[in-house]
Amino acid sequence: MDQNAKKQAVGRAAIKYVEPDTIIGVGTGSTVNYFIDALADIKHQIAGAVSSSVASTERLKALGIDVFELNEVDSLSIYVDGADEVTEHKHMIKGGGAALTQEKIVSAVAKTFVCIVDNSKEVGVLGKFPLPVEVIPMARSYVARELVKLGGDPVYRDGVVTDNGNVILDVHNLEILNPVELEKAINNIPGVVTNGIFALRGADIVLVATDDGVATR
Ligand SMILES: O=C(CO)[C@H](O)[C@H](O)COP(=O)(O)O
Repeated sequence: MDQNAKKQAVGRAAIKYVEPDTIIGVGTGSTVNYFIDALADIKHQIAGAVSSSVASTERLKALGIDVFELNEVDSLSIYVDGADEVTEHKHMIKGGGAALTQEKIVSAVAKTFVCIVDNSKEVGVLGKFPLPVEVIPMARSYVARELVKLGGDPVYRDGVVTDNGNVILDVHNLEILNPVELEKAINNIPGVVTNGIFALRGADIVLVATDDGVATR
């Protein structure tokens, strides 16, 4: 099975976690796009969605699904999103699509985080995928120097402006042995908006598409 077929399979598999008559959180990326497409088939059974990006909002609306602002809702039953890397502890690196800040906020509100990936994303230790860090533009050079002190090699993602008007530094060559501590340490650098380690609040359920079908971790 090729990677796109796996993404489609796992996107569809997440539908069974959607609770009727609730508002659900929706992430960003090519895997989630398959989830959104499958969601369209049951759109009359849900109360609507909160999205983590302009791109997902547009896709949801185009399929006739109501999209709410996060400030309009008190709770989300689930949050469904992809990841760039995920470990057996359900810690993740996210933000390949530059939507990490909204993803962290929307997932924090949800009762259950369902992570959907193909098996190429499963790793023993996080860090091979460059860690995205969203930074206030004026703090870019300072934050980069601080990230070097933490052992990484930050690279400015040229030409990318996040939905919040900020920039992204992708931190290479990190071996993230303690994701919770590194997530906190990077978030403590003035000028950092969010970093792409999702360990303080990891996933609750990880669905992994393999050649043999979709496994639940
Ligand atoms: O964190 C993300 C976007 O910010 C995505 O979930 C992550 O990059 C995975 O994307 P894809 O499903 O396209 O492989």
